[in-house]
Amino acid sequence: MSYSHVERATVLAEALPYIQKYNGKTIVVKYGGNAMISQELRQAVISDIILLHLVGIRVVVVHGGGPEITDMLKKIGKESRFVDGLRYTDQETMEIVQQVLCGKVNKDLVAILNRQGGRAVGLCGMDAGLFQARQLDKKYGLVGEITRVDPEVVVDSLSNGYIPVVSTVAQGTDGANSYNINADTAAAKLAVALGAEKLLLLTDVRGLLRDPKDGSTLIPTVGLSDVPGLVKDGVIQGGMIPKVECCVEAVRSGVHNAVILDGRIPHSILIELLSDEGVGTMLF
Ligand SMILES: Nc1ncnc2c1ncn2[C@@H]1O[C@H](COP(=O)(O)OP(=O)(O)O)[C@@H](O)[C@H]1O
Ligand SMILES: CC(=O)N[C@@H](CCC(=O)OP(=O)(O)O)C(=O)O
Repeated sequence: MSYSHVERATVLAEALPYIQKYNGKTIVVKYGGNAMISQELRQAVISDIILLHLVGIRVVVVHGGGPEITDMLKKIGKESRFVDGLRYTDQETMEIVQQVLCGKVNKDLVAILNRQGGRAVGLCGMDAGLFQARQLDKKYGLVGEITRVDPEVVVDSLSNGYIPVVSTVAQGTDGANSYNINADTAAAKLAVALGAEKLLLLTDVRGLLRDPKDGSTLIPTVGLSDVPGLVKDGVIQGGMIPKVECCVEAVRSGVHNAVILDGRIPHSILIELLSDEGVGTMLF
């Protein structure tokens, strides 16, 4: 598909009011799943993040890495087990989670951002008490429930012109040193603590679908009061339940809106933030 000069200029001009709207505001991007594994999509996400940073948006990246943890566990002969969508985390699994999230995935993202001209700094939830947690429930092992967020290290990084890239291993405040936290949950908590304008959750579906098997049934906007009915009707189910719950909690606690976005669409972040066209499902 080729575009005329006028069409290209129109798209660029369309971005101006959005750049003005979000300039100086904080946007938290949760990045995980398929969009992180494919090299091409990763490239598009990274360049979007750098562009947002360069136009004066305070962008914070919170990353997942579930598939990478599962792969590493497989390499040491350990099968992954999920309870209510959360990884059952024994001591050995916790060590792998920490190595993969704080070591491999975090540093790879920082390196790619910096190679493309960004100024990224990698943090984990244990740095400067960013995420503090206690055991959520024995049935999940070393999965944490965040009890406190101290966002100062993230705020300082933003103020110094860095792009903070955060992995979701939390500091334990009870028996354990560290806890495994679901990345959507951690991103929502951080968005609230930062007083973020928006929370973007990148995933591997178009957004919330009326029929999960039919990508053309996207629900573009959902008000908080619509959520109980959508759960009751079985529209919000499976992996979408915790995701929507995170968005609801974030919006209830002051984040203006949360968007579940398709990370498989190249540049979905830019389309969502800087154009008249919304993609994904916005909860407000
Ligand atoms: N109504 C729905 N619309 C879209 N996806 C749904 C819906 N209900 C359940 N799902 C499931 O939720 C999944 C997304 O949640 P999850 O796998 O936890 O995402 P991620 O790994 O990106 O955090 C989708 O891949 C889909 O299988
Ligand atoms: C408790 C729990 O389940 N933690 C997740 C943390 C990573 C994550 O959430 O990654 P994605 O966003 O890519 O799924 C896990 O161990 O897989």
